[in-house]
Amino acid sequence: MSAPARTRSGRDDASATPRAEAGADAGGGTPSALHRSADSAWATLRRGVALSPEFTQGLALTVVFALVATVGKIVVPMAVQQIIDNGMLDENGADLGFVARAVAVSAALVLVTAFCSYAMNARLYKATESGLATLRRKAFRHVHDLSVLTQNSERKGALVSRVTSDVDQISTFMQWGGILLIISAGQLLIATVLMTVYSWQLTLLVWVSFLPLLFGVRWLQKLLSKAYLKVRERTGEMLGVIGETVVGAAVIRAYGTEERTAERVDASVLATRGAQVKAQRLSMAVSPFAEIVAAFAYSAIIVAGVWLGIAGALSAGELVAFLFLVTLFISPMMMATEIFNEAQNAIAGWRRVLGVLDTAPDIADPGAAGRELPRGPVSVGFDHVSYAYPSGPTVLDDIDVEIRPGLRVAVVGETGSGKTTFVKLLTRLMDPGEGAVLLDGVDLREVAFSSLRSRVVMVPQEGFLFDSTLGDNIRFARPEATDAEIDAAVAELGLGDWLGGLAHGLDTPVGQRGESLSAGERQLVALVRAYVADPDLLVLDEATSAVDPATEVRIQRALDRLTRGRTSVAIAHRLSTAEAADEVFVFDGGRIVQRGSHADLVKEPGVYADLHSSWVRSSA
Ligand SMILES: Nc1ncnc2c1ncn2[C@@H]1O[C@H](COP(=O)(O)OP(=O)(O)OP(=O)(O)O)[C@@H](O)[C@H]1O
Repeated sequence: MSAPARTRSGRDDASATPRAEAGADAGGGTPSALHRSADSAWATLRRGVALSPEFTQGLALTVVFALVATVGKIVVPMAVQQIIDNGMLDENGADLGFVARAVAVSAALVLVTAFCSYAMNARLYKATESGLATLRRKAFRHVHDLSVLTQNSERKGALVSRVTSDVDQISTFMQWGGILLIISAGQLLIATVLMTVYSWQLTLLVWVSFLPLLFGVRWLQKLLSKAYLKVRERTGEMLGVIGETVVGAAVIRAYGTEERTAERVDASVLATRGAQVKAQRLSMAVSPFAEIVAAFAYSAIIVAGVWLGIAGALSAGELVAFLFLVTLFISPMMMATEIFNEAQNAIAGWRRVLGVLDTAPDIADPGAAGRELPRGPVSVGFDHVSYAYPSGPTVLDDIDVEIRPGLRVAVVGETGSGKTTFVKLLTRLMDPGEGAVLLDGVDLREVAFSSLRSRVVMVPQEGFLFDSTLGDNIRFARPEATDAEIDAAVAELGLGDWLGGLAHGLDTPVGQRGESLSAGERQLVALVRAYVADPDLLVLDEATSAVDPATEVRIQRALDRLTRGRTSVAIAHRLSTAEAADEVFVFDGGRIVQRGSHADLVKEPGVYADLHSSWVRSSA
């Protein structure tokens, strides 16, 4: 029977893992908030398999095919023995009819074996891929359910790798390792039984000769596993360095550090090459080592077999068949250690995927019990709200404010004063440690997500644009919006001249992350998108990037129309936004230290007056 067609070299698992390592190695040092599964290997395997029922669906029939295919392997040695002893060397002379019949029966059995082998592989791949797809979907959805805080605690690459390369690690084992374990055990057993039927003395010799091979290969595998761990680390470092270099290309060019950067990349590439060469060299040693041991064992068996033959204890056919069976005996021996390694890899992969699934989302949708808020102008309340990031100091301290429906509020303050934290709590990206955030008097924690997301829209500083057209990006807020509706929204925001000036209008491709557009244009798209979503509460984190005066005017006009008739809270970085607001909240050290209209605040000495004078200075 042929083993499932999958490469089993160390290179395979080494190339699957660097993506995981790359994510884990690159970037800063925030500790992960994701759960670490501490289950035993067996419990992990059981839970992992149970997560995707497809793995075990129809497994019984697959095992039957596998066993038939395995038993079929003894057809050829037995046929050879029968043909030599009863067809060629029969005491009544050669019996060609017997040979023909034996060949025909063997051919038929080999065909059945081949079919079973094919059926086993096909079923195994289908079951495995279906199981892995389910696992990926479950893990991916769960990643989306996790709070932004949890997601941010894990480097993005590492989080992605939990859904991609960690699942790949499982796939290698599931596609051949698990079933091969059964097949190998069966093959070892069948070969041993049949060999014993032919000659128990030679069978004993086989076991004694090959046991050292088993231990030797195990020892080599341990060395290999260390060598490939190094390869994964080096590759991870290399990907980290290269990734950073590509992302930071503009800064590298600006400071003219191309040479130094190239040296860093070269060093990591060479380190990876060194580790790969070392590991491959070791990997290449396994096979010659096994061949040498096998050659010695074969010689011993042939000498002992001939000796037994002369003594009349073994026929010529039995000796030849025995040698075939020895080949059948060696392959499971060689594979046992590899299967063991793959099982370890799969368990490590499952642990990481289970770690994601075991992490409970700390911002939970109240679901069916959640309250639906009726549409219309909304009031906002912060009822003695305090907040501290995990294992950090208090960053919002007893915030107690009311925002009337339809009011435009500008939030201002020095960097680090708590403005972003305030709006994150307002949009329920996080829940307060103390107190409650209220919408129309209802605690946000009691509002159904569907209602919350339709009533509250947040426009971040850099609204993410997908690599598609302008129209598709605007429609992201409401997929059913027609081109005519989008055109109308653009016109209502006073942006018709801008859209009209684009050669392809709504069909303009925006490029990756919207990089084919200018920073100002990206902001305009984000504003139209928010307008199309038509929220009752608009939360804005004003972009800080400088734009040309014409775009500035457009943004201001669009903002004015977008916020008209809605409650809005904007983190203001521009004087004009603060001036246009009905009320300004001034943050300092996690507290609201001043509030009132721009006209009033600018007159009283304090944080706002200082901020105002610095705005005036910078725009002068
Ligand atoms: N994810 C986080 N984990 C830990 N501490 C955080 C996190 N985000 C913000 N902080 C801390 O909370 C405090 C308030 O940060 P916040 O982002 O709310 O300030 P901000 O006023 O919006 O600043 P900026 O104007 O620079 O955006 C800061 O001291 C900051 O270091």
